[in-house]
Amino acid sequence: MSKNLSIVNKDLKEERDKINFNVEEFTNWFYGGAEKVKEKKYIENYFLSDKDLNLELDTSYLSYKDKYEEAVRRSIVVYKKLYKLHNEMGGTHEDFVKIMENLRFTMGAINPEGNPFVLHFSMFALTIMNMTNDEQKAEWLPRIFNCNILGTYAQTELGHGTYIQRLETTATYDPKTKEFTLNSPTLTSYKWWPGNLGHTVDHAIVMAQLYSQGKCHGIQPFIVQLRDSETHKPLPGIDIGDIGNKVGFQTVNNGFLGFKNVKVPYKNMLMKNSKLLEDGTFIKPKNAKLNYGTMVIIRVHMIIDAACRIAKATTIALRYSLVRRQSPINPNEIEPKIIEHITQQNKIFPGIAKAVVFKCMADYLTKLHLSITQEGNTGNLARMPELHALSCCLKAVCTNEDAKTVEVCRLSCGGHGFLRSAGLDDVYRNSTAAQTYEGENTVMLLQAARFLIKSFNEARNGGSLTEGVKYLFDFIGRNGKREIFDNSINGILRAIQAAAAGRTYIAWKHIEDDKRHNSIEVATNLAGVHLTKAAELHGYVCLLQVGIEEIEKIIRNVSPALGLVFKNILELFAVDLILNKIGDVIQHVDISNEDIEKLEKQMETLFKFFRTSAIGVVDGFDFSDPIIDSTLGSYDGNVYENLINAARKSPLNQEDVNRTFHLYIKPFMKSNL
Ligand SMILES: CC/C=C\C/C=C\C/C=C\C/C=C\C/C=C\C/C=C\CCCCC(=O)SCCNC(=O)CCNC(=O)[C@H](O)C(C)(C)COP(=O)(O)OP(=O)(O)OC[C@H]1O[C@@H](n2cnc3c(N)ncnc32)[C@H](O)[C@@H]1OP(=O)(O)O
Ligand SMILES: Cc1cc2nc3c(=O)[nH]c(=O)nc-3n(C[C@H](O)[C@H](O)[C@H](O)COP(=O)(O)OP(=O)(O)OC[C@H]3O[C@@H](n4cnc5c(N)ncnc54)[C@H](O)[C@@H]3O)c2cc1C
Repeated sequence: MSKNLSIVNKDLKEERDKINFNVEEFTNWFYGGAEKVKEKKYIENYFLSDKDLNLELDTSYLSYKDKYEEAVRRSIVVYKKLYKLHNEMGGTHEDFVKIMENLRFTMGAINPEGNPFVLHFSMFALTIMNMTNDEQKAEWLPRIFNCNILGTYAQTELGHGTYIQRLETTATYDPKTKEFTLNSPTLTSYKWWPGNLGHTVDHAIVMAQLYSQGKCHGIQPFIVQLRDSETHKPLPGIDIGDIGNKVGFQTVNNGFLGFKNVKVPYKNMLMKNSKLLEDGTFIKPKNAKLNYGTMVIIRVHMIIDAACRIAKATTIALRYSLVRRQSPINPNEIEPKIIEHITQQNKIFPGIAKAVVFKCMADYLTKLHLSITQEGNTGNLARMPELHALSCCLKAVCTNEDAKTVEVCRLSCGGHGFLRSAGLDDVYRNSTAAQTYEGENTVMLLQAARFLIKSFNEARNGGSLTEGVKYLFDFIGRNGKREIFDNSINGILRAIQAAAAGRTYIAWKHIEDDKRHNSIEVATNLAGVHLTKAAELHGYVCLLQVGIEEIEKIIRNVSPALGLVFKNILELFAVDLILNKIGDVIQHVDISNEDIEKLEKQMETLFKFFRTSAIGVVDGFDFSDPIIDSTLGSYDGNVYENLINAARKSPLNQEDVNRTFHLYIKPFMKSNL
């Protein structure tokens, strides 16, 4: 997609003239190569240039119902084009995934408040791809790919989202009729939240407690038709609708769903993992948690989403900070660009570094997921718990950081940041939603902490540890002595590792002490705050460790000028991290006041260097104007023109006197009270 052709603001142009590395080279890294960037630009342009989308219409001013209807209309325009492009590209599965990946942000520009089909193209399709036997794949996948049926993933209920073992929807098998009967025995058993469920889809993967031969066999996935294929009316026994207005995701069409004696054929239980014989005999899977597989995949995907949201928010905040002038630093000088205020750099530069490090982590975790899935396909499930713990931990740490950083970016834009046209509100709403969906973040951290405590016990007993937690051995080996701090990047990593291990030890000790008077479960609950802190620190260890490894590789493969920028980014991430976690570090590391002052000075030096590269890096994220969709963050930096133009489009400004004046205001003013 070409940049905006209007004249670039002179302050922004002056900044770009000073960039001392090749921005395109950075972009090629961010998207995985020049070919991928070309593909991305082509796909973006292919969709966004379509006049039928009517992107001129600002949907934020529409009613709830109109927003949904427009989102459905636009999505259909997109998906029709998607299939056309897919055929043109050759029609392979890889082509499809390629388009889907590139569509992720394009779709955000088309439907800023969410996509009413996202669950069909993610959790629904992925569950059918990964949890079915061959016959089921043959039956369902063509219909899903052709969109002859549309589906969602219905797991969460009114009463339970986190503790899925206690979901209440029942699926009772009758070997005589070879059918399951689905029921929602209580109000709290109603499905609640599934995206696209309210009025869009006609099928769902329903997670329900399987009853057979008089026994409950735990939650299992079923594919269930909800609406008639012709009329779209709910089928008999199905009570379904939209859950109403939310903080965000307004056009995702999250829904509710109740069942009353709904019959589902035998072949509709997904049978790759657990199996039910036709006579009703249940055969356990190798690992009961295999049914949680789709959640793991999405958690892995959520890291790159967090990186991209931060990249988008920092692009807006930085471009604005390079054209906005306010408050002279020296009283007699002209007002500087607000980026010259060091506090502004402190708000934005670490965020840019996070986007880069999270992207490194997303690449690492995607590869790890692939390799562990391949092992799983050969029957080796040994590394599933490690992947589960890591994906939970990073999903939580990255989306928490994401929401925090996006909010700081909004604040860094002052009053204008509060305008919808600044483009930060939808990013923030999506960030904060991600803190809850696919596992509430505290709960995710506690899952990771379980793995840490297990590993800590293993380390104490001289057992073996997976690579990512080997630092626990160092802590145990120090035998109560503190890690000595050294001010290098690896020194910072060791300090964060010592803090994570130390906090794990505190949590472990807390549990051990409490176990004397309580059950292990109660003792673990009492240690909860320490456990979440330990898991969070562990997440930062992983990010820094992977950041160091990946960025060292990158530096070896890029030009020296870009290499210096990456080195600067890595140090920014590391120093910002240790300064933010200094309380935890002090507890477990021999670090002096002078060391801390040195780190603070180092941060200032890093800011100074990054000051000239920052605009190149955010331009290198390569968000085109329609995707940035921001009056403050457009490529040309003409923020004041953009702001007034956006304000003029307010529906209230389409007439010079609003009817409320004659109806209410004037009579009120004339009434003398
Ligand atoms: C046509 C289209 C074609 C193609 C499409 C192609 C490409 C698309 C690709 C990608 C799409 C990408 C992105 C889409 C992005 C976004 C999607 C948009 C919106 C998403 C909407 C969000 C949807 C949801 O929210 S769905 C609901 C999610 N719900 C949750 O997350 C619930 C959270 N709770 C839990 O996960 C579990 O309850 C729990 C893990 C917390 C606890 O489980 P349980 O009670 O059973 O366990 P415990 O008894 O406590 O035991 C814990 C032990 O179990 C181990 N464990 C748990 N889970 C796993 C696992 N998954 N694997 C391995 N082991 C696991 C754990 O380790 C403990 O072990 P221990 O030894 O006992 O300690
Ligand atoms: C925007 C959005 C989209 C969603 N899309 C879908 C979807 O498509 N399909 C679907 O099935 N679901 C979906 N969900 C549901 C989502 O997955 C759940 O809301 C989420 O897993 C949290 O569960 P909960 O709502 O039951 O929260 P709760 O578990 O009730 O959490 C409430 C509080 O209790 C705390 N808590 C709960 N358990 C523990 C514990 N063991 N230890 C410590 N603290 C605990 C939590 O930390 C939290 O502070 C969506 C949710 C949202 C917000």
